Amino acid sequence: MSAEIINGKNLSLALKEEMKKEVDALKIDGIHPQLTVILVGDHPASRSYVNGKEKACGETGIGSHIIELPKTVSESDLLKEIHRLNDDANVHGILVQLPLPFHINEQKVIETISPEKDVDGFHPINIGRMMTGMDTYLSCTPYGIITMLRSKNISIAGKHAVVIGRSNIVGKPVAQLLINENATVTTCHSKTENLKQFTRIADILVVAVGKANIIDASYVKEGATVIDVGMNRLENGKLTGDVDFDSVQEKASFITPVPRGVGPMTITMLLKNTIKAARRLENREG
Ligand SMILES: Nc1nc(=O)c2c([nH]1)NC[C@@H]1CN(c3ccc(C(=O)N[C@@H](CCC(=O)O)C(=O)O)cc3)C=[N+]21
Repeated sequence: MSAEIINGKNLSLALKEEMKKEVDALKIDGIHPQLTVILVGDHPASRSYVNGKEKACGETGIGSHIIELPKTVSESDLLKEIHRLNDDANVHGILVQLPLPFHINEQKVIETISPEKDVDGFHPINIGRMMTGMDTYLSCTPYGIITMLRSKNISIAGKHAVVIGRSNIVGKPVAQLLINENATVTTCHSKTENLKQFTRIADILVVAVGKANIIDASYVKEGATVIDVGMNRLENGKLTGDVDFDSVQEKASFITPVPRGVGPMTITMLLKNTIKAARRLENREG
């Protein structure tokens, strides 16, 4: 058997086409969705992700603005900039690209962004809203993963989902969203003993570890759905995931590739959240 590939790039193209129409309709009503991204320093990977976000905004007609600050910027100057954007009625979504330099407290930065403009879904208020099943901005990577599963009608309710990774931006929120979808969820992490005993019984396996190719077919149940959140840059410059694609593809029913898997979906869900923010802030949500 060879697994069906869930191509996040193609799914993103389809979703962006729909969003473009939505944005055009909003513009007729005088609403111009606008995302502002703050980039601190000039780390090449961060810059390339930010460029990807800007390009995607352009494709859907969403306005985007990048504010570049030097890596030496003080925490208080960064917080001031965020307050200014919180108060700017033309800005609907604010994203501060992570990671930040060590002298800046990331949690403080996240908590300074108005929850109403927090299109990353990282603010504790929005995390709490997600945990209680309220309407909110869902974190983009977890939201993208659920959207990929839905696009293939993969059943989640009643299934055993195993998440490897417990970060605040991927592992924990994806586990919560899967619970919201009525899955039975196990979260594994670097301290988990005998990882395989869990992964081998997973109907849905989400891998967010950050080590190239560590999950091979021996970790995977026959017919499982495998979602690879890894983004590992190899020495030859190629991007690869946490999953050994070739061996796992032989055993799984569905698999996401890297690149062209979860990554593009993360950006696409950011656009969705920005449109939602524009509607909300302009009071046009039903
Ligand atoms: N506040 C904040 N929000 C984020 O959402 C955020 C962040 N900080 N910091 C960094 C991570 C990483 N991230 C990615 C988005 C798209 C791709 C993506 O499109 N990847 C392409 C390949 C890109 C390439 O070749 O470099 C793919 O997988 O096909 C990857 C990674 C968002 N992040």
